[in-house]
Amino acid sequence: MASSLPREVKNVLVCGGAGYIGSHTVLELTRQSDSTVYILDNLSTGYEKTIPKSDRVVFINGDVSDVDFVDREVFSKYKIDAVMHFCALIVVPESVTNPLKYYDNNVVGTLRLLQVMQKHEVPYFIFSSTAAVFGIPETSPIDPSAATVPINPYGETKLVVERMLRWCSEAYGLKFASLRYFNACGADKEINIGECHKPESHLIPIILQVALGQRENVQVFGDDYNTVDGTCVRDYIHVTDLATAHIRALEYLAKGGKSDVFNLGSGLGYTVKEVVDACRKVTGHPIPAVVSPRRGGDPDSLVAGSKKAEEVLGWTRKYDSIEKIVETAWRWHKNNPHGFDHAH
Ligand SMILES: NC(=O)c1ccc[n+]([C@@H]2O[C@H](COP(=O)([O-])OP(=O)(O)OC[C@H]3O[C@@H](n4cnc5c(N)ncnc54)[C@H](O)[C@@H]3O)[C@@H](O)[C@H]2O)c1
Ligand SMILES: O=c1ccn([C@@H]2O[C@H](COP(=O)(O)OP(=O)(O)O[C@H]3O[C@H](CO)[C@H](O)[C@H](O)[C@H]3O)[C@@H](O)[C@H]2O)c(=O)[nH]1
Repeated sequence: MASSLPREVKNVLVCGGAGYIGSHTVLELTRQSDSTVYILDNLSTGYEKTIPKSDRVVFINGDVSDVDFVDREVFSKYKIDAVMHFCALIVVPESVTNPLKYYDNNVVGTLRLLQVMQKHEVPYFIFSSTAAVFGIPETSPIDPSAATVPINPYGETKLVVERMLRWCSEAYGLKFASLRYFNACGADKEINIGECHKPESHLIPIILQVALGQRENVQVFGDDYNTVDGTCVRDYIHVTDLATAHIRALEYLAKGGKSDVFNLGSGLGYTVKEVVDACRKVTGHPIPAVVSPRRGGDPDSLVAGSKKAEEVLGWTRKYDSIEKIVETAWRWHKNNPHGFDHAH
């Protein structure tokens, strides 16, 4: 298909491109652009099986924080025009018990990557940020300009990078977009890639594991929140729509747009119980749910105000209902009940 990216963006480096959101973005880059895609990933939580077999996709197995390796094997070898950076450790409770591990990978790793990029004068950087930068928000939907007060080290590491990017932009002219995803979910509707975190902590895959007979029930963490049915409200956004937002953001920067932060969500909030119901409908399985104590650090409600991304980036979503999103996730989980372990 004709590229939506300006012609000068020939080579895009996707760091963390073997992970869940990164692999879907690699796929969309092969579909929606003519660029060559370089993937840098240490496979710590990603899977080589996600990487498309294509002349336009090159995989480099390595760590973003290994400056010499990244300089030699990536930026000196290929003329990279833009970087999309998905690498991170993402388990919130682990970040609370081991914050230095998170600062090391998420902050120091990104700093090292930016240093090599600066040396090679790479102009564009798209960063995977998160709704966790907001902590417990005071407004809903959350505007990107809302106060950022993270309540765990994971969110804090992402905010540190967002701030670092602002200063790099002022000092070195780096053009960046920080994309704050809300709850990423779903799977590509055609290709055999999907969500496979180990251990899995995310709601939708856990519910679908019940439908697969791998768990007896889903625990609903708390039903005394200040929401319609007492369970937490989240904004579930399809991973392919997130992937497309990265391409829109790069297009925007390459056409002269100014560095900025954007929220990416659907603008719709669903309670945990509503998500369980949607999964029951899609799978036809009764999916027993057991109310359990609250999980630490869960805000009542997180719903994205994504107008800015729509208006400034021209971002549109293909998936507008939780059922449609769950259908894509269910297709992946049914075909790959053990994730990538036995996937072809
Ligand atoms: N999954 C969500 O709901 C969600 C929500 C908001 C933000 N995010 C952010 O999106 C990004 C991707 O998340 P995901 O769910 O795809 O996670 P993931 O674990 O599937 O992907 C991360 C990828 O980065 C790689 N990686 C990690 N550290 C690395 C390093 N030092 N060097 C090289 N490769 C490294 C991993 O091997 C993996 O392939 C993360 O930055 C995360 O913080 C995710
Ligand atoms: O077994 C479970 C798992 C989750 N939940 C609930 O379901 C909701 C969604 O939980 P997830 O763990 O799927 O997602 P989070 O909202 O906690 O976090 C996700 O979105 C955040 C941004 O909002 C961060 O970026 C984070 O990395 C990403 O995992 C929460 O209310 C959680 O308490 C349950 O009730 N039972």
